[in-house]
Amino acid sequence: QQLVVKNITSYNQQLIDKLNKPHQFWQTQPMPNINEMDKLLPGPIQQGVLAEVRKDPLNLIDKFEWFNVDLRNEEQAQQVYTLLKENYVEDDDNMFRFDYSIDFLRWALLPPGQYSDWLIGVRVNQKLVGFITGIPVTLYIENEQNKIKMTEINFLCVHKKIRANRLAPVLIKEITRRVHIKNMWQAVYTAGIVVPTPISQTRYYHRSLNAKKLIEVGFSSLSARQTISRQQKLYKLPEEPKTPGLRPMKKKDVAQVTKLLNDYLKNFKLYFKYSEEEVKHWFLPRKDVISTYVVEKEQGVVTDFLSFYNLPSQVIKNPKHTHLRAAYSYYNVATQTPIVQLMYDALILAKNEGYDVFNALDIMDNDKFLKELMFCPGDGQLNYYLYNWKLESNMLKPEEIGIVLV
Ligand SMILES: CNCCCN(C)c1ncc(F)c(N2CC(C(=O)NCc3cnc4ccccn34)C2)n1
Repeated sequence: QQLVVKNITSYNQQLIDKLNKPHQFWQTQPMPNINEMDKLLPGPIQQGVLAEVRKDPLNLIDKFEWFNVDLRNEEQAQQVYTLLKENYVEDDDNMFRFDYSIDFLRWALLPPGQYSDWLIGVRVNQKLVGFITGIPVTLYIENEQNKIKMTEINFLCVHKKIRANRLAPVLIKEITRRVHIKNMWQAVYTAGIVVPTPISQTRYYHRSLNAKKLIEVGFSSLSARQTISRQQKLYKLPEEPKTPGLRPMKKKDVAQVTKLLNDYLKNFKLYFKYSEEEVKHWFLPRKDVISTYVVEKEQGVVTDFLSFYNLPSQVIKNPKHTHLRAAYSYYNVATQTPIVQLMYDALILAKNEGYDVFNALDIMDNDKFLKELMFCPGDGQLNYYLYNWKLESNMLKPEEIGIVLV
């Protein structure tokens, strides 16, 4: 009886704290907040001092221990996969949960130049209960001059059974410390939730590829006048892509794809510059992870390319389906082929690869094809964040964003 009362009291107290001081942790971080927005000068909010960075890991509560995850090790990769599969991001109605595969995680988290202590796990009795990751990136912010080496943060996850232990802020502080030790002072990340303070608020759009399944899993719903067969006709696609010379990317295309990509991305206010090594890693096709197709004209000239990544969602409770197969638009560069035609071919290719839905954010030039190709706006908002950096402009429009985080 006593214990129950104690737990309810502490839980209620946490709710009261949340209401009184929302984002308690984020108010302590170098992020622009609404009222001081105009006082801050563009650039770093806090100047980092390398000599002052704590050399040892932050303290953890009893029985919890830090653990550098080696994703190349099958057993450790399995532990990360299972933690995310069971405890990572869900939609608001808890109908779907991301099911990132091991091959996908190795693609996303083992890029060129990765640091072995930036894949951070927390274990209790050898069981993984917490995770957070960083990868090194060079981000261009608002112009060619602001070329900042920083970290891209992702996969923050705490096991459902040990939430409200304030472990997430400790994971964030620890990876911040390990980034500071490398003399890097900024970070970029995205999240479906709003915490202080987004630099851009983007929206997901969805293009149905398998209307019947989307209705069966509850991703789409039928209004009174709609029927499944009418939906299937509406979203029907040709068997084969239209663009002549469209084919899967190969190693020999790396130099041309690198040029096309870097020239395209400099149009935006937030973008990465890719070496050929990085293009090999991020764009060469990997089965069930990343698909990239190039348009090759005469004499082997590549004029366009499209790419999408595979991120299935577990359908949490459904008698008929265990997974929703979703393709997510990655980077698409159209210099000769009309962007609408290139993306129409992307839909056909994704449908033929077995996807149920094709997702895209309203970033880059995506709004040029979203409506025409019958994408529908989703309920999912994706917020972009920059840690310890004040922009010249308070917010960026989605079409000014040139980076996709998986
Ligand atoms: C760096 N990491 C950010 C990317 C993680 N990504 C892909 C993500 N972050 C927040 C979202 F809001 C979101 N959405 C895709 C849209 C969608 O499909 N919504 C229905 C749905 C199906 N499955 C799931 C699983 C979780 C959440 C919503 N789900 C909304 N995607």
